Amino acid sequence: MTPMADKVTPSGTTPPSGHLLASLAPLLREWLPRQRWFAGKGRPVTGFTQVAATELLPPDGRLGLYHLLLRVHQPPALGAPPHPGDCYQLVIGVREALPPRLAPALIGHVIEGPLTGRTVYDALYDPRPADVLLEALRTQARVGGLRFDREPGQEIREGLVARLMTGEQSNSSIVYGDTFILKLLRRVVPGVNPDLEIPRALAREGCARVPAPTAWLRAEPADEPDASYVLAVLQPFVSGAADGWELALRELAKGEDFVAEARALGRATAEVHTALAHALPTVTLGHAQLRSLVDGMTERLVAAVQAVPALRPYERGLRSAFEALDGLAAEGRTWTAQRIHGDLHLGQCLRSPSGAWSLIDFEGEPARPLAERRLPQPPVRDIAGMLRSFDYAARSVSPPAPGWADRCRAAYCSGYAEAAGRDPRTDPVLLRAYETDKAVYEVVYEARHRPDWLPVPLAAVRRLATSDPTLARETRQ
Ligand SMILES: Nc1ncnc2c1ncn2[C@@H]1O[C@H](COP(=O)(O)OP(=O)(O)O)[C@@H](O)[C@H]1O
Ligand SMILES: O=P(O)(O)O[C@H]1O[C@H](CO)[C@@H](O[C@H]2O[C@H](CO)[C@@H](O)[C@H](O)[C@H]2O)[C@H](O)[C@H]1O
Repeated sequence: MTPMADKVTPSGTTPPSGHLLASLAPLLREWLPRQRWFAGKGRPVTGFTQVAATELLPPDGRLGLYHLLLRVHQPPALGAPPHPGDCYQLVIGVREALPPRLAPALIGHVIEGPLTGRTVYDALYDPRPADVLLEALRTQARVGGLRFDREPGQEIREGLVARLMTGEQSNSSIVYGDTFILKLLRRVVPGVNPDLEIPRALAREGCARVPAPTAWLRAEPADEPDASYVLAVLQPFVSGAADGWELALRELAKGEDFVAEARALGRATAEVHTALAHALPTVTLGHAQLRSLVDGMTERLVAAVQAVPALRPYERGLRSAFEALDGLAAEGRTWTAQRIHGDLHLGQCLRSPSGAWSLIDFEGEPARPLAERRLPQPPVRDIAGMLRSFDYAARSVSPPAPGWADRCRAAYCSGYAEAAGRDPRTDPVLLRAYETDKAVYEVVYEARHRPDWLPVPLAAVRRLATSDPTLARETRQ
């Protein structure tokens, strides 16, 4: 294995506050907003505060390496309250010059401060720094405020070759030799992160539908004595897997149905929900709790209408979906809530070459506060996410495939009912409210990240704003 490992453990000095920033700030101001994972797009970056900086390799050799947690200051989004700024995780490489293979990783050439004359880059693109991270996890290193931990009894083999995954992601992932995948969270908040908490709980429960975490990285910054940030999770890589989104598009392109896979996905979702209901606490939602969920949906709708004015004509109709749910609760209906996936869609489902489905990415909707993402929720929220995803797939081909989404949605609900013993379509008011909440989220997400996709959730908004809840039964086979 790389000799870098020897260098990781004794290093970890904290550069004086502001030392690195003097060199990096002018470059990061330009570079950060161009990153797919940067959540504050569309608002200028006005400054930075260093939350933690850890030297992994000193910059005096061929390669220097820093781990940074940086709070990025920006004016608040339209209608949002003032905010101290999001905290981002960066792993910064420092070289005299960047070899051509690392050109896509370039952050810039430093012209100020202590690193003047050096080239800085996103080190996750570089296999050598990626080795440093894996070796630190393997050896359970303590580096400054960084804590590299491994699940007891889990081994990490040496000599695995690292490659950064390319593609649309909210975070950044490195694959090691087709054996492990390390997901580095980009926007981080202190507290228990469901992307580690839930897969660990499922592993303890013996649920094989979710890859079990092998190791993870946390930060306990010296300046924030009570704060612990989950920064990265290492888990087994499902080699040769295709995600549900790719598979669905492939079948659509061939003019084929996706009904059998949709049914299998429904079963997989139900198995994960059943295991989670055993592994972590459940609660009963009466009118007061339901009211607070409905209030949350309504507040998100109001904020979404402000952020995306194209929603305004539908606001009244969308609200009616939430009011109908509140009405049922007022009549005395109760629901069981439990921990769920929180952002389930076809891209979060992996099919192994043997045909088995796994669910990944339990972080929840990245834009929601952590405390909210960890609350027990009605499991129908995940189901609504998947139903939306079949609709997305069918609308992403031209011309849209008539009936394709409806057949998948029905098969998914049937598969879920077979494994869970309850059919989500028997509660159409709840399902419509959650589908509406999801479609509103998607409108904001697309407006911020992929404006060309906005018509897809807007089409659902039009349908949901005008549909009678009982029509949700149309998805029944
Ligand atoms: N255990 C795994 N095995 C194989 N591929 C994986 C695994 N976990 C994630 N991936 C791949 O990495 C991609 C991004 O992972 P994900 O957890 O969804 O990150 P993000 O939150 O950044 O979107 C997935 O779409 C999938 O292609
Ligand atoms: O991948 P993430 O977990 O970060 O989720 C975010 O990005 C998703 C898109 O990549 C987004 O999902 C939406 O688009 C999908 C097709 O690309 C579709 O299958 C989903 O149904 C739709 O919600 C997701 O909402 C967002 O949180």
